[in-house]
Amino acid sequence: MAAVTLGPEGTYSHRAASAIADGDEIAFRQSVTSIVDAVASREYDRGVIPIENSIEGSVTESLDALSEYNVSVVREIVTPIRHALLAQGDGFDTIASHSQALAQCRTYLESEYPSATLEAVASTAQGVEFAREDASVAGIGHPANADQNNGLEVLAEDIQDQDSNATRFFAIAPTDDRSTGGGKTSLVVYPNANYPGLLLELLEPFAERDINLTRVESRPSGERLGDYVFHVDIEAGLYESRTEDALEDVESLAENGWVKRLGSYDTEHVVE
Ligand SMILES: O=C(O)C(=O)C[C@]1(C(=O)O)C=C[C@@H](O)C=C1
Repeated sequence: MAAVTLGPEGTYSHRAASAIADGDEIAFRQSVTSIVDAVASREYDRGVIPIENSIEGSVTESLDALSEYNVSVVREIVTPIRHALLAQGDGFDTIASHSQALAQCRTYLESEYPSATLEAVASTAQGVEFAREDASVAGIGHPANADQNNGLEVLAEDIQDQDSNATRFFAIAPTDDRSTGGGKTSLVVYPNANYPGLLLELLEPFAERDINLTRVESRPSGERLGDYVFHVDIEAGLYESRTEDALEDVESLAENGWVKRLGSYDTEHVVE
């Protein structure tokens, strides 16, 4: 099965993809949106994208791509994120990494390298690649990125602000592969309406059926200021009649907008 994820080789997304790829080949893209696009157009059977981090919160590009494109979510992978600082030596003045990784290490960077220039690049592995090419740059990424005789040293390990740092990834697939089985379901709801109590009304159908919400996130719809798309994760499968009943209620509340059932799945914890 052909899979695509955020590159170059050595990103955390690549590690999460390898954990579920069964040895299949993994291709790389430079942005989450292009991964979702490639899966929506069936160029690849599977994609792996970061969704949410325990320190920094949502990967907003991923949420927006899930509401814009038609794909399904078939697996959820949660993995610990332990960042290292990698460079050719200590003669660097710039630290390059993914914006999420820079933010996850904010306290360490402010205390150890207050005058370094922080440069947000497409991925952690991209920052490490820049460090390999240029002694004035250090990268933040997984320590294994220094393991390939590539002239990089691990200058510090475990530099994330919290030891419990973890990121949740989704494995996405074309819509035909959407599953109704699994303990969790992800939904995207665009009510295209705005009145007092709207969000309360949208969530009540779940509460009434004893369905636990594990996450609600609002993102701007892009249509007009103050207009939102809601990303809702529930602890129930689409195969359950209580989920079907709740979604019928939500769909009638969102009759001027739309409801996307991204799919049901189980959570896998990849410990490394
Ligand atoms: O840059 C990478 O290595 C990624 O896979 C992206 C990403 C993210 O977007 O959150 C994944 C895990 C970490 O939280 C840091 C960066």
